Amino acid sequence: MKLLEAVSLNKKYGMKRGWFTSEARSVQAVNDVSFSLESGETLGLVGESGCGKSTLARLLLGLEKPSSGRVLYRNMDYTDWSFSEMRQIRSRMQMVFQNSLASFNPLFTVEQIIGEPLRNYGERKAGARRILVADTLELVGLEQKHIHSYPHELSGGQQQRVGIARAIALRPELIICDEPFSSLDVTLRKQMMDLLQALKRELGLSYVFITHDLSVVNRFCDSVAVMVQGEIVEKQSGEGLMQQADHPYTRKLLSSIPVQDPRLRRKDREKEYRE
Ligand SMILES: Nc1ncnc2c1ncn2[C@@H]1O[C@H](COP(=O)(O)OP(=O)(O)OP(=O)(O)O)[C@@H](O)[C@H]1O
Repeated sequence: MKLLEAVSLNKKYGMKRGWFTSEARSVQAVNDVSFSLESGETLGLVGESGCGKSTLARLLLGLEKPSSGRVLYRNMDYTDWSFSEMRQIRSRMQMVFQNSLASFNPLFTVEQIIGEPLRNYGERKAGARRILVADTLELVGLEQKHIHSYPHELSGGQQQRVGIARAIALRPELIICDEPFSSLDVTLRKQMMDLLQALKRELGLSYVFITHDLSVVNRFCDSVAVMVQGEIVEKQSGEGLMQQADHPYTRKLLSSIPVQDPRLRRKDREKEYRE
């Protein structure tokens, strides 16, 4: 079953004349992007800074309208839906941000942050909300004592866990993660990826996982799409990409992944020297 579909999506931003530019310009942030995501699938979207990943995420979430093209959720075309019409699917489609702390209300406790989407989408009884928040906290591996903490009192890893908890509070079907762990160190990043995998199994989630780091996605994603200047230039399985990347940009990305095994590292250096 197709959960999400993008059909020939385009997004062009007009840039007005400024102090340092004499002509009005436009930027084609997303260029003829098409893909579909099956229920239960994890799609990685990889590309360097400025290639249009976050713009594509905003189009998929209905936070911005495309210049042309369509977006469909379970075959429902929501491209032209208003903000209030989007409520029908917003509870099923949630987002985890790169910097969760910046997306939290600093005056809210963890309980209020995780409880906010529940309150907005219909769980009016405070008691029932408290139980759901406690369950969700446990699912993301946070202790119950953190329920009354404020975001600034938590570590970076704990803040990202609260961000994930907020995203899963409504038990959505799809989560769009925009560089969710790029500010964390390698060990924490690994723990978070494991957490997302466990949640996928437990809650039957699907993910669109946006990153600039190809090494993050090759084990985690069922398929990986590589974006260059707004366009998807290559899409295949994570493993397929590691073995046989077709596009030169993907090969460049792959060559920048550090090789752990020293024998393979030496082989790589020898190959580079011969070339
Ligand atoms: N609101 C906007 N108005 C004008 N141009 C924009 C706007 N949002 C994004 N852009 C431009 O669109 C292009 C793609 O930006 P986007 O933020 O989607 O890239 P990205 O791949 O997510 O980058 P990063 O990884 O650095 O966040 C960039 O050239 C950016 O300057």
